[in-house]
Amino acid sequence: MKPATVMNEAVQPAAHLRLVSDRAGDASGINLSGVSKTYRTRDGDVPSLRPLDFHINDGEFFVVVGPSGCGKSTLLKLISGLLPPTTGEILVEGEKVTTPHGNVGIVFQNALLLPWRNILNNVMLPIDMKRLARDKYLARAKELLKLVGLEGFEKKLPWQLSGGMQQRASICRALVHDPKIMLMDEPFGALDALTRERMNVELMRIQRETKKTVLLITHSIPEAVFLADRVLVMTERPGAVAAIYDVPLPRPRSLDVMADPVFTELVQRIRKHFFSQGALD
Ligand SMILES: Nc1ncnc2c1ncn2[C@@H]1O[C@H](COP(=O)(O)OP(=O)(O)OP(=O)(O)O)[C@@H](O)[C@H]1O
Repeated sequence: MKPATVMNEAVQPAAHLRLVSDRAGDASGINLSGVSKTYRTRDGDVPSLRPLDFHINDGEFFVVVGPSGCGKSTLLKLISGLLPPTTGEILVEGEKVTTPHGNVGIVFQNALLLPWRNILNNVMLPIDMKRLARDKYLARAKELLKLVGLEGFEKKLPWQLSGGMQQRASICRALVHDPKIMLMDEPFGALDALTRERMNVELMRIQRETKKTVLLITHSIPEAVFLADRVLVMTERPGAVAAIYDVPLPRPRSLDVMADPVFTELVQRIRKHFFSQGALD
């Protein structure tokens, strides 16, 4: 087992905020080896990610934080197969990612629900697009809506729901085809602070109940520490792994955990990575 990369010696974590090792070679979860990305544009090359090597365990809640433009969304697009890497290899559940695949569900910052489809039919969208048997998935869609507290809203149109409710529906849409992995790009960035906290608690519950592997991107360090089993801190563009922190806080977690000294110390520790790069959240 090799230690995670630490780019910045000045921010070595304290002993109990240990860097945890990768589990490269494990066929379950997500494995990246030597994965980099350079966008080729008419104005020249834009190196966005330096070679990345890390492993996300099956069932893990893995959160990525990093400065704006460091390549976080690019990383997510590579893992989902929407973009090819320039170098390296990504394995999802032991399978090399070469094209968009059914192993992931994606949640974006905005719910992106289709305004003319009711909530149930928005959740069913991936099933319709993949031309899967509707009747096989309808019960699951309703079950998911119940899980996120949207029972009774199936026939409503998106505009009849609050932003937080719409985002919950988009989480159901990402889960309806039962992917092993949920990729979330700033999923609550557009919500007010109180709703965002509630959604974080809710998301942890959903992850516990569905046992999904989650890779979530956020600009908020407290949100990252609150949610994660491990937090990956990225450097400025082209993004590299600055450090990976274990979050040794027991689960289930409530918002009270934010007053725990382990929580505050870890937030401070991670924030130090960004002191020289400007504010992050
Ligand atoms: N299609 C593209 N063509 C050229 N450059 C791109 C393209 N997409 C992204 N980039 C560049 O790659 C870098 C990383 O972009 P990316 O969106 O992955 O960063 P990010 O960390 O998600 O940013 P933010 O936190 O602001 O959302 C940026 O400099 C961006 O301008």
